[in-house]
Amino acid sequence: MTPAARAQAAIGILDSILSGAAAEQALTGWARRSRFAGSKDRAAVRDHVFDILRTRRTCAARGGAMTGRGLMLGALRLADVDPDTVFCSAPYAPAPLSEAERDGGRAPVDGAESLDLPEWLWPLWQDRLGDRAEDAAIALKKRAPVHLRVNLLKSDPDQARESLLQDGVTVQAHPAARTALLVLEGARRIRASRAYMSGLVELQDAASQAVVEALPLRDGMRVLDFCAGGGGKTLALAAQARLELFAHDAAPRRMRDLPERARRAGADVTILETSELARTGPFDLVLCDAPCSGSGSWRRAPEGKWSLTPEKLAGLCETQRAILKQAANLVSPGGTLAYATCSVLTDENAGQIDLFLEGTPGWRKVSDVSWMVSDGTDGFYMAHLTRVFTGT
Ligand SMILES: C[S@@+](CC[C@H](N)C(=O)[O-])C[C@H]1O[C@@H](n2cnc3c(N)ncnc32)[C@H](O)[C@@H]1O
Repeated sequence: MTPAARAQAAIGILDSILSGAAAEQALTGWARRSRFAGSKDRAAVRDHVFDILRTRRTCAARGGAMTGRGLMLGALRLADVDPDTVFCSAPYAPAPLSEAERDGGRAPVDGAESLDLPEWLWPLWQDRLGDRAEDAAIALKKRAPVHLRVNLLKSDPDQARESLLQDGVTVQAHPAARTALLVLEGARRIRASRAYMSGLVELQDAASQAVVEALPLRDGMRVLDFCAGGGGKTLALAAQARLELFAHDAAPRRMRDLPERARRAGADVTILETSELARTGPFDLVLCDAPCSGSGSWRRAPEGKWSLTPEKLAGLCETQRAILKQAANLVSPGGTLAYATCSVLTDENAGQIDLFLEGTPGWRKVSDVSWMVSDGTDGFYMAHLTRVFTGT
């Protein structure tokens, strides 16, 4: 595909997303209908779509319209590419610009628009993040770096780095966690690399790794990953110590790939249904990687930034409160309840912990820590709470 044909494909996909389609589904649907597109074409179209979603308001302002064409036009103007080289009469290219399109477009207004946040969120964002509000919003406009986790059950950082290098993937250690590697070159070769296929490394943001590394884990502990999802943190837990490890999720289908991923990683994990939790507990440590706005990971999933509403945020906070309450009942006396989100909003983080401690006697906070998206990882929060030993 020519660059212009890739742009036209991205315009169609953006139009579907603006009409309500999920980005991944719109991309997959296009790829299925476009057998002629090679892997480089698919990657380039995907990059267009996600780059534009991260900076949607700026692109719309520059391009003069919140449409696929407007967004692409704005993105080209933003990147200092002459739009007439893309919107032209070549086969499969977007149709040439109209006079109105040529004359349209403006600089984004300072504040929510130029920072690419929804208008309603910006005051709340400033209130919660204070002097870090602008840096965090700016960081979310850029592509996320690619991080790998070295699976200590099968490898060590030096061996993993060497193996990746042989397959054209260059990495360097990331300071957030001892297992974390930052990919410098060859990100598109990772999935075909021997290190990835044989389970020496997993794709995982460095802050997610740091969350697990900070847990007070010892050999022999019974540990429950209460919101396991695809199992990213479950597998990281398995590599930290010899644990009796359990995974649970309210939506069990989200864990469907976990048995195969665990096998590849050499990890031993027992999956629990909700009905099995009480009789299998209590656990020495329960990790709640709670569902959240994802505001710390909007670089990877920029759609979330535009679909969040005050009502959805309130609903998420309610779910988080319910999860903390439910998970707390599964922790043994003297044990640890670890609560984490990939959000940078205090409502979902320290605010939840304060509410929990106010309403639940017998618990105290041991520590809490935040990772900021402007510091080179996803934005994350984690608190460790302990159940005060009552002697009963
Ligand atoms: C942030 S994701 C977990 C990501 C996962 N830990 C990982 O590292 O890949 C949150 C998960 O919580 C699950 N969830 C939502 N409500 C829940 C509840 N009440 N109890 C347990 N899990 C819940 C969701 O299905 C979702 O998979």
